[in-house]
Amino acid sequence: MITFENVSKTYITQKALKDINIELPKGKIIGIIGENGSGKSTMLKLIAGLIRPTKGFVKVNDIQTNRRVSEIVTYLSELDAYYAMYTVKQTMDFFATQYKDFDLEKANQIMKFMKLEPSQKVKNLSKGNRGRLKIVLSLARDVPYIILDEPFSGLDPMVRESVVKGLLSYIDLEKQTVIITTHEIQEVEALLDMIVVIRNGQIIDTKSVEKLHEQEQMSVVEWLKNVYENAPA
Ligand SMILES: Nc1ncnc2c1ncn2[C@@H]1O[C@H](COP(=O)(O)OP(=O)(O)OP(=O)(O)O)[C@@H](O)[C@H]1O
Repeated sequence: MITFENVSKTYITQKALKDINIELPKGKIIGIIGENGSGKSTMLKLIAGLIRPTKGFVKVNDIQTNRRVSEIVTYLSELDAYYAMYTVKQTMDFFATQYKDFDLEKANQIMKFMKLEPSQKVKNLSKGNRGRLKIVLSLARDVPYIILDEPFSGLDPMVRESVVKGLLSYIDLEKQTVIITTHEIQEVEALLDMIVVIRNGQIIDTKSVEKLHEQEQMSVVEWLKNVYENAPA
């Protein structure tokens, strides 16, 4: 379980998160949804231990997030941070040397599913294919927490839905929990168990997607419209 206890984060003068309290359960795929600048990436970076809260605590499996969580958390960043001169295969091999939980066989499977060419150099990959490589590298780690910041943003809308569905087969929800931010809500709706809505650094609502579909017979997009209409700006 991931816990935010009275968490605030201020970057110099910019308040990104304001007194957040939430528990994110294990074994679920949880979407953090919100407008640009609402604080989504900040939440993910705090979980991954890349930044520290200004106030409060973030805990992953009761471990306060700091460097140690890199062993149990994989983080797909919005940014590309790979060696341009490496090929796809060399990049995967390099990751295998950096993380003892990196499953090279699984990486190869996902790489094939993503239709990536192992001999292609990273610098020659299209933006979409760099996005695919990031997904390969994140999902190939055998860790309990997978944190994905905008993983589908560079993907062609035509393939996005099939990629999203295919990815499910590489996630083991018996052992893994996925936290994802995305603006492509419709495409990931089938994937999500729970939604957390964030606005201006505060959580304004949470919802079980199953309950939403079964009890309220509403899509996530319809529900979000209601949430935004009724929330203070
Ligand atoms: N390193 C930083 N230094 C200063 N301000 C920052 C920094 N990172 C984020 N911010 C600010 O904190 C706020 C929240 O940013 P964050 O990146 O968490 O939002 P987001 O919801 O992920 O946005 P987007 O959907 O555009 O990626 C924004 O106002 C942003 O400008």
